[in-house]
Amino acid sequence: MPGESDGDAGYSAPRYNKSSSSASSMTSSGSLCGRCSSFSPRASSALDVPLQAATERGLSLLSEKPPPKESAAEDGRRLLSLPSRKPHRSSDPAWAAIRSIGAIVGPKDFKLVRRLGSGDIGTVYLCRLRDDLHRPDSPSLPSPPPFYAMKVVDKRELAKKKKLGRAEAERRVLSALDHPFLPTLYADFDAPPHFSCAVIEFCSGGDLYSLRHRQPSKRFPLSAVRFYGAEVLLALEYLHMLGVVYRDLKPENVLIRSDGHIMLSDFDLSLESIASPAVRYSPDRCGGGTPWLPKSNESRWSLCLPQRLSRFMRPWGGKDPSRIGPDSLSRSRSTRSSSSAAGRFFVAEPVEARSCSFVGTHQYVAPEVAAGGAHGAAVDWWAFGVFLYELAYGCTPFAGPTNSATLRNIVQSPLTFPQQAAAAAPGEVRLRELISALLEKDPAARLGSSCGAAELKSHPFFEGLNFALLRSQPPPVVPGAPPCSARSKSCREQHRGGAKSHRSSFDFYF
Ligand SMILES: Nc1ncnc2c1ncn2[C@@H]1O[C@H](COP(=O)(O)OP(=O)(O)OP(=O)(O)O)[C@@H](O)[C@H]1O
Repeated sequence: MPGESDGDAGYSAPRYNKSSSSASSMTSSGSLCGRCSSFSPRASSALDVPLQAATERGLSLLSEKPPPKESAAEDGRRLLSLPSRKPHRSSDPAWAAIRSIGAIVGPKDFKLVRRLGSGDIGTVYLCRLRDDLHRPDSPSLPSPPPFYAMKVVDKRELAKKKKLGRAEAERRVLSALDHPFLPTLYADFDAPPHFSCAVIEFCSGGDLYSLRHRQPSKRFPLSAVRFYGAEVLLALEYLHMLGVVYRDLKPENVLIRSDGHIMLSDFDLSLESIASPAVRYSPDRCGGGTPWLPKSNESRWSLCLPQRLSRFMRPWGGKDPSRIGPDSLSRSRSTRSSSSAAGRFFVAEPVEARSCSFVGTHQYVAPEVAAGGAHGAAVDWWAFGVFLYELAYGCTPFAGPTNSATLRNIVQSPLTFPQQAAAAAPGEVRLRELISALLEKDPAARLGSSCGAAELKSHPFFEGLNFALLRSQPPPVVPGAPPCSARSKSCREQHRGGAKSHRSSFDFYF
C-alpha cells in the first residue's frame, strides 16, 4: 500500500504522520454532473458575502498572475504584499493595526513573543507589532496591541527537501481566504536571504485535539460535536467553492480563537483545482443517497442564484498554469452544486479535482487514497466523517497498531461504533447515520461527493441549526485572552521525542 512508512507501535503516533508524496497526478476531464442541488436557505444570509467572495477568489486564485511584490525598503529586506480584497475583514482591528504602519511591512516591524510550534514546512511564532509602531492614540486601533501568528518558512531548507511547492501552495490558498472560520493573511513578505513570512490571526485557544483531551472521557458532548462540526463544514464548503480540496482535516488543524470559534489551519497539503461554479438545469434532486432531501421543494431550495454570481458561470478560460503547484494538476472545469432556483442549480463542489498523490494523515485518509487510487474533493467528506467520529467517541474509527494496519482497516474493515453508543439518544442516532454516510468507502456514493456541503447541511443531525448565524452563537468553550496555554501539536511531538529544533536562524532577525 502507498504510504506504508514505518513500524510505529501504538495508536497515537501514526495519526501525526503526515504524508505527501507527489507520485503522479492526473487530470480529469468530463462533463458536468446534472445531479445537483442547492444551498440550504439557512446558509444564505450572513455568509453570503464570504461565499460570494469565495466564488470570485475561486476564479482568481489560480487564474491571475501573482500580485507583483514591490521592493520597498532601502535595506532590501522588506517586500510588500498586503492582501487587499478581504471584505469580511474590513473592520478587523488586528488588520487595521498592521495597515496603520503604512504600505510597507516587513520582519523588522514585528517582535517575536515566543515560538508557538513548528511543523513539516514551517515554524509559527506568536508576535506583535513593535512598540514604536503601535499607535494607541488612534481610536480605531486596538489597545493593547493585538497578537499575531507568523508562519516562517525557510525556503532554502524546503527547497532541499523538495517541499517548496507545498509552502507556495499554502501561501496562494491563504491569500485567497476571507471567511470567519479560516485564517486571514494580514501580511506576507520575504525576509532575505531565504525566509518567507506570513502573518495571520493568532488563535489563543489551542487546537481541538487538545481541547478534546480536556473533556470528560476525552469526548465532546453531542451539542459541541454539532457546533464544531457545523463550523468546520462551513469552512470546507468555502474552500471547495474556491476549488481547494483541503486534504488535511483533523482536530489538530482546527484551532480555537479567543472567542471560541474555530479556525481551520494548515493548507500545505491542499489541492488546488480550478473552480468554475456553474448553473445546471436539472430536475434531479441532489444526492441519490440522501433520502432526507426533498425531491422537489422550491421553498426549501430556493436560495436564489444571485445575479452577481451568474457572471462567473462560464467554462473556465484564461488560466495560468504557472500558478498551479506541482501537486495541483487538476484542471477541473466544473464544480458541483449547492443552490437552486426555479430548476437552476448552482454548482460549487470541485468534483473533478483529481490527484494521485498519497497525501494526508494516516487515520484520516480516505480509502481511495489508502488504496493508492486517484482522489478528489470527496476525501474531505470522508475526513469530515472521521473528524465527527473522533470528537464524539474519542478515537478514530479505523486506527490500527501501525500505519499499515490503519490503512488496511480503512480500505477493508467495516465501520463500527463503540458499544456505549448503542443505546443512543435520537441525536446520536442521527450522528451515526451522518458518519456512516460520510464513511462510505465508495467515493461516488459518499455523502457530499455529488453536491458538496449542501447535502451535509440538510442532514437531520444539523436540523434546527442556523448555519448563517453560527458565528454569533455561543461556542462550547471560550478560551479568552492569549497567550495560548494549550499544548500545541509541536509540544505533543516534543513529548514523543519528535520535536524539531526550537531555534532557527530566523530568530536572529528580531
Ligand atoms: N494561527 C495560529 N495561532 C496559534 N497557533 C498556531 C497558529 N498557526 C499555527 N499554530 C501552531 O503552530 C503549529 C505549526 O503550525 P502549522 O501546522 O501550520 O505548521 P506546518 O509546518 O504547516 O505543520 P504541518 O506539519 O502540520 O504541515 C501548529 O501545530 C499550532 O500549534
